[in-house]
Amino acid sequence: MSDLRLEISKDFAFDAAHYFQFKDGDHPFSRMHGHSFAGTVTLSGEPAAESGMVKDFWEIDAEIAKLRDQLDHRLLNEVEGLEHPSLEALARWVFERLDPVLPGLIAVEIRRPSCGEKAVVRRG
Ligand SMILES: Nc1nc2c(c(=O)[nH]1)N=C([C@H](O)[C@H](O)COP(=O)(O)OP(=O)(O)OP(=O)(O)O)CN2
Ligand SMILES: [Zn+2]
Repeated sequence: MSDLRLEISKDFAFDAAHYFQFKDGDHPFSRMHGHSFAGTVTLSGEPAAESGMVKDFWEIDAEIAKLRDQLDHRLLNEVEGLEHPSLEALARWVFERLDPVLPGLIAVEIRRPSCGEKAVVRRG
């Protein structure tokens, strides 16, 4: 049993606008536009004896909700730390903010389901 690792994941979603300044002139990416984003937060650990849970999903959801509030229906370029709001930057931004408050955090994935694109930040 000792070589088995237990992981739990919680999904979330938000809608937001962004633009990229690195593209020239009238490039579609340089114009403000919106996406529906999805994310997954993954923790690893041993279930506590008294609850059988690695971490109560409600507690994970409460931490995600605080960040979601800073992203949902926002212009991401205006969010501190997201001046270049790629999927890569979003995944790192979420990981860095959840890491201090969610012990056992091992990965944050941010996806754009409409086009099958994603970025993952993983510990290690
Ligand atoms: N490595 C990355 N490449 C690109 C990113 C990124 O975050 N990381 N982002 C973009 C832009 O956001 C671009 O707007 C994505 O466009 P596209 O893939 O064409 O997706 P849609 O506009 O079709 O998405 P919908 O949400 O379906 O409208 C480009 N590259
Ligand atoms: Zn975009």
